Amino acid sequence: MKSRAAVAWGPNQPLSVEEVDVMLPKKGEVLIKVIASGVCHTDAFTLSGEDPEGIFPCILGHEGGGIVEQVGEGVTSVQVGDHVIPLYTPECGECKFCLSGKTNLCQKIRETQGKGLMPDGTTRFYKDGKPIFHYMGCSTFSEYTVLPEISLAKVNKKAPLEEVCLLGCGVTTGMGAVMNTAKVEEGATVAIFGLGGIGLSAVIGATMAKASRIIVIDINDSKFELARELGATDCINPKEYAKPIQEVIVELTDGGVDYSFECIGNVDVMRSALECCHKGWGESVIIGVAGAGQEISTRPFQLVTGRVWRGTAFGGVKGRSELPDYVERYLQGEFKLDDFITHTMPLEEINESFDLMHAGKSIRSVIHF
Ligand SMILES: NC(=O)c1ccc[n+]([C@@H]2O[C@H](COP(=O)([O-])OP(=O)(O)OC[C@H]3O[C@@H](n4cnc5c(N)ncnc54)[C@H](O)[C@@H]3O)[C@@H](O)[C@H]2O)c1
Ligand SMILES: [Zn+2]
Ligand SMILES: [Zn+2]
Repeated sequence: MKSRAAVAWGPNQPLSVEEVDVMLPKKGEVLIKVIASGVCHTDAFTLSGEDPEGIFPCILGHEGGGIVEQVGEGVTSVQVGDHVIPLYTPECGECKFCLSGKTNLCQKIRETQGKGLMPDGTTRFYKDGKPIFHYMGCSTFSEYTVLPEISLAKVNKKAPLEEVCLLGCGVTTGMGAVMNTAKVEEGATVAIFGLGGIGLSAVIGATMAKASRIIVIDINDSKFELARELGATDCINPKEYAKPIQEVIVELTDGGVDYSFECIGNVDVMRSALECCHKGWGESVIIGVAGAGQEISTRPFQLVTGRVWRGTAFGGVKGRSELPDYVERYLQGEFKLDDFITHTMPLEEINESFDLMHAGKSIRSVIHF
C-alpha cells in the first residue's frame, strides 16, 4: 500500500517527505496507522551520522501512537482498531532477558532490529522497488508502518494518541529512570543534567517520588521556567561558574546528592553527574546516548568510596506489561504531557522540528499525520 513518509536518504540530509510502498504485515507482524509521533534527540543523533547503528536510507521516528490497521498470520495479542504505542524495546516474554526478571532489554529481535529489518530479515518499506530500512523497529515518521507484534503496547483508547505518543520514548525514559532504575525515595536529593524531554520527565518522576530537593542543570536558561513548574527546586547554569559544576553541587548539598541523572549524552557531563553524588551511597544514572567511540572516565576511587554508576534504556520499563499502566496513570491525572509539547506540525514540516531542537527552542515537537 501507499504511505506518506519522511525518508532519511543519507546522514546529514534533510528528511524527504514522499510516497513510499509499505508491504502488508507478515506472520507475527502488525500494520499500524500512525496518528502522531514525537521527535526525539535520538532521531537527530542517527540523522547526524554519529550513530554506529544508523543505516540509510531509512524512515526514522520511534515515539509514536497509532491504531492497528491489519494483523499478520498468528497475531493474537492485538486486533484491528486497537490503540498501540510502538516499542523500540520489545517484550517477548520468553527470551533469557525477559525471563530473568532483571531487565527490560528483550533480545528476541535485537539482531534484525539493529540492521533495520523485520525479524525475517527483510524490510517492509520500498521506494521504486528499492528497499528502505526500518529504524529502532518503529519507523513512526510514516503514515503506515509495520512492527512485530512483540513491539506493540496496547493502551487505553481513551488516551489521546497525540499526547501519549510521548510515552513511547522520552517521558517514560525520564520518569522510569527515576522511579524504576534509581528507585528514588521520598526525601532524597536529586540532580538532573539536561532539560530536554528526557530531563524534564526525570523532574516529573522526582517530584512524583517526593524528592526533597531537585537540582536541575542546563546551559540554556530558557529551560528553567518549565523545570520549576514541574518541581525543580534549584536551577543551575554551569556557564555562570568558574569551577567544575560537580563541586558547586557538592557544596550546595552538604557532600553531594543521593541520585543524579545525565540526560544529555555528553561524556564530560556524565563524569560531573557521577562526581556530584554523595560519598558512600550516591548513585548516578546515565540516560544520554554518547557519540560513537566516546568513553567515560573518573577516578576509580569515586566508586571505591561507594558511588554507583549505572545506565538505563527506556527507563527500565517493560513495554508490553508496564507501559499501559503509565497511560492509565496519565489518564488519572498523575502527570501531564501537554507541557512537553511545545510545537505540533504536519509531516510535511518535519525538518522544522529538527531545526527547533537544535536551536534549543522546543521540548518536544509532535508530528500529526
Ligand atoms: N537511554 C534511553 O533510553 C534514551 C531514550 C531517549 C533519549 N535518550 C538520549 O537522552 C538524551 C537527551 O534527549 P532529549 O530528547 O531530552 O534531548 P534534548 O536535545 O531535547 O535536550 C538536551 C538538553 O541538554 C542541554 N545541554 C546540552 N549540553 C549541555 C551541557 N554541557 N550541560 C548542561 N546541559 C546541556 C540542552 O540545552 C538541552 O536542554 C539524548 O542523548 C538522547 O539520545 C536516551
Ligand atoms: Zn527517543
Ligand atoms: Zn524477550
